[in-house]
Amino acid sequence: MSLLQVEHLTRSFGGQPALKDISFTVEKGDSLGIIGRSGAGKSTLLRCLCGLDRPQSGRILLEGQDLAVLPESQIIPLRRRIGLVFQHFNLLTSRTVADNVALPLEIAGIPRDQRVKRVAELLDLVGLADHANKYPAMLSGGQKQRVGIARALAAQPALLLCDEATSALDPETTESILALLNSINRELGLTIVFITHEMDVVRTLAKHVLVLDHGRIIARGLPADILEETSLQAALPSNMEHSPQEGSHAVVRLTVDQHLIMAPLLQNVQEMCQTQASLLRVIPAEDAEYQVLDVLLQVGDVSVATMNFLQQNCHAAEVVGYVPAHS
Ligand SMILES: Nc1ncnc2c1ncn2[C@@H]1O[C@H](COP(=O)(O)OP(=O)(O)OP(=O)(O)O)[C@@H](O)[C@H]1O
Repeated sequence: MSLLQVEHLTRSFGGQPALKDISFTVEKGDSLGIIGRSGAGKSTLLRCLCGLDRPQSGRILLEGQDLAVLPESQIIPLRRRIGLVFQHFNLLTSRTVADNVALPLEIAGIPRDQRVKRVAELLDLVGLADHANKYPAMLSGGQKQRVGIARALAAQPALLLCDEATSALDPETTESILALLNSINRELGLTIVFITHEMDVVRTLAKHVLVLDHGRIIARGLPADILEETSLQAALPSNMEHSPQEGSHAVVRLTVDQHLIMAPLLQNVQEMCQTQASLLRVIPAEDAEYQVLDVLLQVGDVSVATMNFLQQNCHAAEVVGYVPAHS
C-alpha cells in the first residue's frame, strides 16, 4: 500500500476549478516535489493533503484512511501523522525554541519528561541544541526554519509537507535547510511532499516531480527529465501552435555539439590572427533575457589584434587569466 494515494481530486472556488481530477501516489521514503506557476493549484493541493481544506470529490488516502471524507473529530488524529513546514515558519513568538518544538507533543498529551527528552533529541537533530531557551525573535531566518522543522517532526509524523519552506531564505541558508531536509528524507527515511516554485529546490530535494498547470497535472517523472522539459517549455515562443497554419514556419529543436557552434569562430581566430585557439568551456547563460553564451577560449597569442578581432566578433572579450600552453 502506498503511504499517500490521491485519487481524482477536484476542488473549485465559486465555480472556478482550482484542482481538476488530480491523481498520484507517494511511496514511503519518497520525496515528491510539486511545481507549477502562480495560481496552478499547489497551495490548494497542499491544504487538501493536510486536511485543512476539503476537496469536492476524490479520495486522499493517508495510510489507508481517507482525509477527504473523515469527520473532523477523526481527522485530528490523522493530521498528527502529518508534519507541516511553512514558508514563514509560523512560530509562537511568546514561546522559547524548546516550547515551540514541544507544542505538538503537549497537544498530543505526551507527559512532560518524555517531551523534554524528545525536544532535546529534535534540537540536536536540527543543530539548535544551544538555542533551546532563546525566543524566535533572537534567531536568524534559517534557525527559525530549523525550529519549524523540529516542531514538524516532533510527533513522529509519517509524512512531512513543506509549503515553500525555503522561499523566505537567502541562497546560502536555503542550501543548509535543503541539506537538512535531504538528510531527514534519505537518512531517517521520512516521506516528504513539498511545493516550490524554485527549480534548484526540486533539483536538490526531489526524487519525483509533479507539474501542475491550471489545476491539472501536466507532467510527472524524474527531476532531470521534468526540469529539461520545463526549461524547453519556457523557451518556446508564446505564439507557437502545435499544427502548421497557412504560411507558418516550423520551430525546430536541435541538439547541437557546442564545438560545432564555435567551430567557425575558432577557425577565423586562427586564420585572421595567426594564433592557436581552442574551446575550454561553454557556460549556459544565467540570464535568458539576453540569449548569450559565456565561452572560455584558450588563446595562444592575445595580441592587441587578436583582442580587437574577438571584441568585434563577440559581445565582449576580456582576458580573465592564463593556463599552461599544454593544458
Ligand atoms: N480560498 C480561495 N478562494 C477563492 N479562490 C481561491 C482560494 N484559494 C485558491 N483560490 C484560487 O485557486 C487557484 C489556485 O490557487 P493556489 O493558491 O492553489 O495556486 P498556487 O499554485 O499555490 O499559486 P501561488 O504559487 O501563487 O501560491 C487560483 O486561481 C486561486 O485564485
